[in-house]
Amino acid sequence: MITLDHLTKRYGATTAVDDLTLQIQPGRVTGFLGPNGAGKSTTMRMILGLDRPTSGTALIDGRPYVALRRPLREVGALLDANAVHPGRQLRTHLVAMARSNSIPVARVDEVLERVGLAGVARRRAGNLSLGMSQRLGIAGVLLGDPQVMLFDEPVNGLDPDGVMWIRKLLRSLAAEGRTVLVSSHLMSEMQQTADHLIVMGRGQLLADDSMASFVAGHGSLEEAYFRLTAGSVEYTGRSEARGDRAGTEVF
Ligand SMILES: Nc1ncnc2c1ncn2[C@@H]1O[C@H](COP(=O)(O)OP(=O)(O)OP(=O)(O)O)[C@@H](O)[C@H]1O
Repeated sequence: MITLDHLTKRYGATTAVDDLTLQIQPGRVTGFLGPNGAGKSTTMRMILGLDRPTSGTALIDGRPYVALRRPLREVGALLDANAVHPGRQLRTHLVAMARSNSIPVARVDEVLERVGLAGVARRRAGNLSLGMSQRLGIAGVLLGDPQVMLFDEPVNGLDPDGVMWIRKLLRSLAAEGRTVLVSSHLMSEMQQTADHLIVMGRGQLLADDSMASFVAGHGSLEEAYFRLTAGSVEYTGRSEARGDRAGTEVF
């Protein structure tokens, strides 16, 4: 379980995450939604100890990330699929990750198989398609067999087969009792994947609700989402849109 308690992050005058208090429960896929700049990535980065909260706490099964001795065994994360040295072979990259967390090297071949990259294990990371890079990132998430998993836009660049594959993977990981948090801007995909939703807008919590309850009374998740976030969109292509917050950019 992930527990956020009054979690806040400010960058100068920008409040990226504003007093977020919630729990992300195991055993279900929790979709993490919000317009560009809503604070989703910043929240994930604080959960993973990559950003320090201005105030409040983010705990993984009761402990901050920095207190985890072998973090890959407790929490896996896919934040940026391209954050791998381009000259490294896939297998070498995963072996280094495994060694750093006392994970048996045999596990590397298991996860390469599971994500469909066993046949290209010796290829260099710089020579991968975006979809293959996403799969490599997912292999890294699975490597330590953690109970908590975070995925930031995992379907980016995946073809339709890949999209369906990740939908099934996320659902099976949740069915195994894991905590699965996944951000995406693809509403129809999210509607088919997530059981529960957390929606942010301008750093604040807008909704923490089951998919069924969130969508009830609307035609679709997309419709319910647009209705909720209409006042929270920071970046828009419509010239008549107006920002009502200092520092808001409109173009
Ligand atoms: N390192 C930083 N320095 C200054 N401002 C930042 C930094 N990181 C994020 N921000 C600001 O914090 C706010 C939240 O950004 P964040 O990337 O968390 O949003 P997001 O919901 O993940 O957006 P997206 O959907 O576009 O990925 C934005 O206004 C962003 O410009």
